[in-house]
Amino acid sequence: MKIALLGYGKMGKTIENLAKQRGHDIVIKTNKETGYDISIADVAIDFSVPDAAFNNVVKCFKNRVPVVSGTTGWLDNYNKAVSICNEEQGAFIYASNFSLGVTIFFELNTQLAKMMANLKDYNVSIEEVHHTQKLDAPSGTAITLAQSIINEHPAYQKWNLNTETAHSIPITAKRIADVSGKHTISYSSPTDSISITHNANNRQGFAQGALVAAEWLYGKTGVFTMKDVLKIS
Ligand SMILES: NC(=O)c1ccc[n+]([C@@H]2O[C@H](COP(=O)([O-])OP(=O)(O)OC[C@H]3O[C@@H](n4cnc5c(N)ncnc54)[C@H](O)[C@@H]3O)[C@@H](O)[C@H]2O)c1
Ligand SMILES: O=C(O)C1=N[C@H](C(=O)O)CCC1
Repeated sequence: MKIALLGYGKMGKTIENLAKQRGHDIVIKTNKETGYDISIADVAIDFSVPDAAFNNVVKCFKNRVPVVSGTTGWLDNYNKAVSICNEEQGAFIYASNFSLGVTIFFELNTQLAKMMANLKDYNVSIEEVHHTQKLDAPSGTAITLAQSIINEHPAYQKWNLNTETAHSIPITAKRIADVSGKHTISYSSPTDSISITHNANNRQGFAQGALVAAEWLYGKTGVFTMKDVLKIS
């Protein structure tokens, strides 16, 4: 496939290397909103910055270029992007975390929240740890995890960053040099605790998942998730 990399930072470069190994051509790599013709690409992969992602994906929809976006911190505009994608008959996959392991971890989190829903002695909390260059907090992954718990567990209605309030899931965000991404969900009672953790050893897993998604999306129309790509029901 001819791939456009919208965002050529840490992730763009990791995806470039892996894409070439998988036999793809990189026809655009950019750190800007303008100055290229997106229509020459078969598929676009956006790992840019929160302020740029919406415009980047909309440009792809309007040019009928399927687009995979992993940029976090712009989800206030996600529903608007979905509407434009559907109007323009575009193709779109967004994931706060493209790692195949995290896609499974998201399912474990949902199942665990269901099992804990009636156990009133346990309080849930989320911790995320990332490298010090990360622009957004909490991570997109932590927000996805929190939202799934809120959907399944009647005791929780919202999440809070670094503070504890009633009916809220406390998320702690830590920034430590060179950490690719670590997420832990803990349920603690006065007598014991249960935790599940996903740790990204490097950025390869995010790049692999984004490329698997891009390969799957090519030739399709519509809005999909990684559950569709990996056939998780
Ligand atoms: N979903 C996932 O699996 C996943 C994994 C890793 C990172 N991320 C997210 O992806 C994003 C990028 O991460 P990164 O580590 O590569 O960051 P980075 O800062 O290394 O790279 C982002 C790049 O985007 C460029 N950019 C700025 N404006 C742009 C525009 N208008 N169009 C295109 N590019 C533009 C910047 O110059 C920079 O080079 C972040 O939001 C991060 O949270 C998601
Ligand atoms: O490095 C980052 O930035 C990451 N961002 C995503 C998030 O916010 O959840 C995924 C993990 C890496």
